[in-house]
Amino acid sequence: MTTKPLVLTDELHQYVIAHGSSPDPVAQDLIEETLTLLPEKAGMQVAPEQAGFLTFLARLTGARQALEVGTFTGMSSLAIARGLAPDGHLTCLDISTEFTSVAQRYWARAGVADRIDLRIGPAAESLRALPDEPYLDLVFIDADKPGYPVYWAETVPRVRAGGLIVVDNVLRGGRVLDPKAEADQAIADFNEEVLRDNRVDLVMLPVADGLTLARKR
Ligand SMILES: C[S@@+](CC[C@H](N)C(=O)[O-])C[C@H]1O[C@@H](n2cnc3c(N)ncnc32)[C@H](O)[C@@H]1O
Repeated sequence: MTTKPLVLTDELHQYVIAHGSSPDPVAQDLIEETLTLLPEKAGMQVAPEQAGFLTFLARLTGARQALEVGTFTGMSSLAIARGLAPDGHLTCLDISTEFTSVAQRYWARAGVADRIDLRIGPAAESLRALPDEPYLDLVFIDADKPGYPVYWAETVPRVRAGGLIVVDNVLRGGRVLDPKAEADQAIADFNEEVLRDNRVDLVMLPVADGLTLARKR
């Protein structure tokens, strides 16, 4: 019995994707177009197994009201939108019209555009403009790393009891162990802060670059 995660070789990673998270043709085209249009930024996109996991979580929680902080070209939002209840709604926050114009095309192609509301601007401001009540079922945080504490602070009170917050890149490629860059230090500090937050129960999972799942008490 092994007690720590396997090191994922490329071959094993492909096996994981093939056995539960294979992108459909729309998501596959989105992966390829992002790589072609934005080769240096394509690594920001969630991995296929994370996309599969987000769809699964949206279904598992029966999410009707979801929020994403950091949309980029739309991989994670597409995944969340596809897992929403039929009358579900996803609010997407991003600062870039360039990136999200790609997302909008793929939402339309996947037939989920009518359930997504995109708000362009600094996420902290967009968050403060959201209803001031605990109405959210599912939140995915994946924008600029120094912004995470503010996104957390603005999000937690807006999540209903039993609702879920999913936070990406909490391992920073392992650099949280010895953070030198500002973004790595920000995440290391964030991880300590949320661990002490008694409004949530949480678990950190070594999925892709690390995911924290927090359930509001
Ligand atoms: C890691 S990417 C998101 C990837 C996306 N979840 C996906 O799966 O494709 C981070 C995104 O955060 C956005 N961003 C950066 N700073 C921001 C800010 N202050 N407010 C809102 N969005 C911001 C960037 O434009 C970028 O699209």
